Amino acid sequence: MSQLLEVVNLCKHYRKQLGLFRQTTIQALDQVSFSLDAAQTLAVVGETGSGKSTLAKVLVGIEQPDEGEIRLAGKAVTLTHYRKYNHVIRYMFQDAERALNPSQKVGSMLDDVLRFSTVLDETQRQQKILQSLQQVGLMDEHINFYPHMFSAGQQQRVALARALILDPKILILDEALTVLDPTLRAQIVNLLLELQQQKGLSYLLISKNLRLVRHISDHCLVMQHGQVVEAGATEQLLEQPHHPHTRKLMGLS
Ligand SMILES: Nc1ncnc2c1ncn2[C@@H]1O[C@H](COP(=O)(O)OP(=O)(O)OP(=O)(O)O)[C@@H](O)[C@H]1O
Repeated sequence: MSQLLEVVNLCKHYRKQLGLFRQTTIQALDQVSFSLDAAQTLAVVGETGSGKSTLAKVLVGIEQPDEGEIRLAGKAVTLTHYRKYNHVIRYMFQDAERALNPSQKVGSMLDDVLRFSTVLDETQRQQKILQSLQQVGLMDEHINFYPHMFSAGQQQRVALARALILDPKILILDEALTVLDPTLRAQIVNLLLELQQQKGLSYLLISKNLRLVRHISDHCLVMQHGQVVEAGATEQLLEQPHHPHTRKLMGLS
């Protein structure tokens, strides 16, 4: 049986201007391969600039890869059917406060997602919006709130509702929990784990917080200079790190 997500030899480079006439090439992703099963969490760790966010952007279609293949349930995906595939993989951004439009009420924000990506009528969309708010522990009346009326933890819940409203199979959490204090982070982590159990969601967790990685991920990829330098079951990888870069991230060298 095929895995939910398979990534094969993904490559992505950027050109960076050096002064007026010189350019350099940055290989942000270099032959990256991995797979992710349903209801599993894969952590991606690595120092700044190792390619983690580029990987996330390529997976959700914000950036296009130079080479390689992304397969969902065995089928190769291309950006030409992005609308169809943006239901399956959703991205939760680093900073919920900045990711939410300050001048738009939550209900209208969620409605935009549904209007862009589904054929639901107004009543169905309204129902779906209320359902999404409830599933992240928010109330019906929050539909009329602006982002600044929420606490940091509630803003994270709104961002989560927006990410989940299309019933994705995979959610990418790109340092999404970093800005929260430990108590709020624990609440959101518990909510994510509950949702994973209830809905069989898979997470791709991009994080520098190795305690969090150990707590919630099943498998782990370690990236350096766009390459996967070590991969394996999280517990084992963090117990017995082999690659010098993994050891450095763990503060062991
Ligand atoms: N739009 C871009 N144009 C040029 N270079 C880019 C662009 N986006 C990323 N890069 C470069 O690609 C490399 C990988 O960046 P990326 O943001 O994926 O790393 P990261 O591991 O997510 O870092 P961080 O932990 O700081 O978020 C870096 O060298 C970065 O400078």
